[in-house]
Amino acid sequence: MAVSWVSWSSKLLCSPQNTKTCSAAAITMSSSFCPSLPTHFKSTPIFSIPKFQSFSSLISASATKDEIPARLGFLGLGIMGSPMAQNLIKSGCDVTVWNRTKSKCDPLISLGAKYVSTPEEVAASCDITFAMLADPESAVDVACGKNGAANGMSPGKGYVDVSTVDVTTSKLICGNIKATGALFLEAPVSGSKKPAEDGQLIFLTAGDKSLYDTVSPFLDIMGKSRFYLGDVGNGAAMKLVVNMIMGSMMASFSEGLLLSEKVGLDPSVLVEVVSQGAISAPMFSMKGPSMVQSKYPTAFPLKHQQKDLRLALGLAESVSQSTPIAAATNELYKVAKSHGLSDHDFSAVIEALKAKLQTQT
Ligand SMILES: NC(=O)C1=CN([C@@H]2O[C@H](COP(=O)(O)OP(=O)(O)OC[C@H]3O[C@@H](n4cnc5c(N)ncnc54)[C@H](OP(=O)(O)O)[C@@H]3O)[C@@H](O)[C@H]2O)C=CC1
Ligand SMILES: O=CCCC(=O)O
Repeated sequence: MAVSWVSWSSKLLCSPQNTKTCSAAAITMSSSFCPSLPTHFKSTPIFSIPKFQSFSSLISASATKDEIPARLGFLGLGIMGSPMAQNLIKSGCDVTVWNRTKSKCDPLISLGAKYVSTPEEVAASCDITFAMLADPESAVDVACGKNGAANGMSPGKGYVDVSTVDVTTSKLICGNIKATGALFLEAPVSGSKKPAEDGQLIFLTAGDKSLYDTVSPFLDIMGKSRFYLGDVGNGAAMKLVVNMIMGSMMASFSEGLLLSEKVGLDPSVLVEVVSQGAISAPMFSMKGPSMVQSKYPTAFPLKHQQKDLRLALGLAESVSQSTPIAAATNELYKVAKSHGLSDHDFSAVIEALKAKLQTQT
C-alpha cells in the first residue's frame, strides 16, 4: 500500500490566522521563500487562475502541475461543506455549489459562487466536484441517484468525496463515477467545524493518484495536511478507525466528569488536570468547559458520531476484530439519540450517562 504524507507548513508563513485566504493567484512558493516546503512544491506555482485548459490535458500533465483547473463544484453545504467551499472561493477559485436545502447556498453565492439546481449540472459544468454529505445514503444518492453527479461526469473530470462513509459505499460511488470515464478520490477529513473554517483539516485520501496530485493544491487550501493511502476504501477505513477512537474517548471523558462531580470534586478542575497530563487532548480542553455547564454547541453532530461508530463496528466485523469498547460506546450514543440529542454536539453523549436519562431508558 502506497502511503505518503504532506504537511503544507508553508501556510504558516502567510498569515497568522489562515494563510489560505490569500489570493490563489498570488500563491507561488520557492525554496528560498519556504525552506521547509516539501520538495515537489518548491519553485512550483501552487496554482494559477484563471487559465481554463481542458481538465484531461491537465491531468496528463499533472507531474508538472504548473497549471491546474479552476472550475470546482461543491455538493453539500452543511457544517463542514459550507466553510470548506468558502475557503475555496476566498482563495480565488471558481466554485459552483449545490445543496439539497437551497437556502444554504445563498451565503456562498454572495461570496461569488455560482449555483445550479442539481448535482448532475454541477458535475457537468465543473472539472472537479467535491461532495460533503451526511452519511452513506445521501452520499450515494447525490453521486449516483436521479440527477446525481455521475450523470454529469465524463472522461477528464474528477469526483472527490470528502464525506465520512464506509468502505463499501465508497467503492460503490467510485464504481459509478469511474464507469463514466472520470476519476475518483475518497478524501474524508479529520477536524471539525473550526478547523474547516480555518483551513486546518486533515485529508485521508485514497483512489486515483493522478486526481490526488491534481487536487492537492485545493486540499491544501482547505486543510493542513493530507495522507494518500492507496486503494479506495483505505481513506474511509482510516477515518472510521479515528472516529471510533474519538467516540470512545468522549464517552470515557464523560464518565470521568460525572464521577468526579459525584464524589465531590470540581469537574472544571478535572478538565484542567487532564489538560496537563499524558491523556491531554485538544478535544477535552475544547469541549470540557461547556460540558461542565451542560452546553453542547454543535460542531460535530451526535448523530454523525453514532453513524461513524456503527460503520466502524461494521468494519471491525468484516475482519472479525473484537471491539467491545466501541460496541458499548455505540450503545451510549444510541441512548443519547433516543433522547433527542441527535443534532447536539457529540459531547452531549454525557447526558446519556446522567441518572435521569438512565432511569428513563
Ligand atoms: N461536523 C464535523 O465536525 C465533521 C463531520 N464530518 C463528516 O462530514 C459529513 C458532513 O458533516 P456535517 O457537515 O457536519 O453534516 P451536516 O448535517 O451539517 O450536513 C449534512 C449535509 O448533507 C446533506 N444531506 C443530508 N441528507 C441528504 C440527502 N438525503 N440528500 C442530499 N443531501 C443530503 C445536507 O443537506 P441539507 O442542508 O439539505 O440538510 C447537508 O448539506 C458527514 O459525513 C460527517 O460525518 C467529518 C469531519 C468532521
Ligand atoms: O468526523 C468528525 C471528526 C471531528 C474531529 O476530528 O474533531
